[in-house]
Amino acid sequence: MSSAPAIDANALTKEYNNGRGCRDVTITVGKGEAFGFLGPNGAGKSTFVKMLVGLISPTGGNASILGHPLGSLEAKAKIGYLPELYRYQEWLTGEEVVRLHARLCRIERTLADKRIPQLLQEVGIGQRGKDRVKHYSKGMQQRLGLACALVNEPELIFLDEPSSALDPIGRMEVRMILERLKERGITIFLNSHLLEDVEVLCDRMALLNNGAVLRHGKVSEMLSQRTRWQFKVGGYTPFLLSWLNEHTGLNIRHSDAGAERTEQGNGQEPEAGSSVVWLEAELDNEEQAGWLNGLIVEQGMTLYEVTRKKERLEEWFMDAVSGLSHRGERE
Ligand SMILES: Nc1ncnc2c1ncn2[C@@H]1O[C@H](COP(=O)(O)OP(=O)(O)OP(=O)(O)O)[C@@H](O)[C@H]1O
Repeated sequence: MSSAPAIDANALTKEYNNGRGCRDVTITVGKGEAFGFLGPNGAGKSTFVKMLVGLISPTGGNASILGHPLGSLEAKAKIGYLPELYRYQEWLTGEEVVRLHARLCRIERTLADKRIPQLLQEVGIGQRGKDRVKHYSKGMQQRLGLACALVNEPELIFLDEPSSALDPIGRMEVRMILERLKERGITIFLNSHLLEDVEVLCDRMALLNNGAVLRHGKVSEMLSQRTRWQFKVGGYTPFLLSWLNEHTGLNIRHSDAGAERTEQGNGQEPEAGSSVVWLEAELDNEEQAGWLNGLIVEQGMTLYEVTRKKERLEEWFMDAVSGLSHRGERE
C-alpha cells in the first residue's frame, strides 16, 4: 500500500471565464481522515471537488489522489463521488441505477448481485430499491446517490452536501453511515453546510471564501481556540467590570445567560434583593477561569455559578466570515 496521502493539492486553481472558481488551494488529506470543506454559497467548494474527481481541469497548480495524477483511471477507480443536486434516471428502479454505476465501474456481475442489495440496505433504501426513481423523495434520491458513490468500494469518498435534502432523522442516519465508513478506514471529503456533521465527523477542516482558503486546521484545535465562560456574580457593583477588564486585559462583559444555567454552580443561591449579574468572557483555559474566579471573590463579590460554553462550529464559522465580502448567491 502506498504511503501517499489521499489528497495532495498544491495551489490548485480553477478560474472560469468569468473570473470565478477557486484559487491556490493547498491542502493535504491523510488516508483514513475525515476532512470537512466549508464555505458560504459560491465559495468554490464544488469547483474544487470537481477538479479532484477529474470532472473539470484545473487552470493552475496540481494535485494527486492516492498518489495518482488527477483525472487518471487509477485515481478514478479508487474514489466515490456523490455530487450535489444530481438527478438520476427516473425511469429506472433504484437498484437498476446502482447496477448501472456498477457496470460503469466494471464490477463483475456476480459481485454486483451480492453488493447492491447490501448497499441499498446500508443507505436505508432496502426493498424500495425495486421502485422507480420517479417515485423517490429527494431524500431517497440522496441515499441512492450515496449507494452509487460506494458501489466500487472506494478508498476515498467525496460527498457534496450528502444530507441537504434529508429530514433530521435522515441526516442522523447518513451521519451514522459516514461514521461507519470512517471506522472502516475510508477517507471522507465532506462538503457541507451542516456544520454539526463536520464537527462530529471530521478530524480537520478548511474554510473557503471567495475561492481561497481562509483558515484550515484540526477541528478540535480550531474550536478550542476560544471557549466562552460565564460567571454568575452576586453583590455586583459596576466598578467590578471596569476593574476586571483593566486588571486582566480580557474582554469581560455583561451576558444574558440567565436562561443558560447549568449544574456547575456552587450550590449557593443569591439572597433576595442582592444585585446579581452574569458576566462572560472568552478564555484560553481553565487556569485563566480560576484566576478570574479568584479576582471576583477578592473584590468582595460572591460567585454563584460558573459555566463553560464550548464554541459551536456555527459560531466559529459566522465569526470567520463576518465582515468579509463573499461573492455568493447574495450578489
Ligand atoms: N461553470 C461555471 N462557469 C462560471 N462560473 C462558475 C461555474 N461554476 C461555478 N461558477 C462560479 O464559481 C464560484 C464557485 O462556485 P461553486 O459552485 O464551486 O461554489 P460552492 O462553494 O460549491 O457553492 P454552494 O455552496 O452554493 O454549492 C461561484 O461564484 C459560481 O457562480
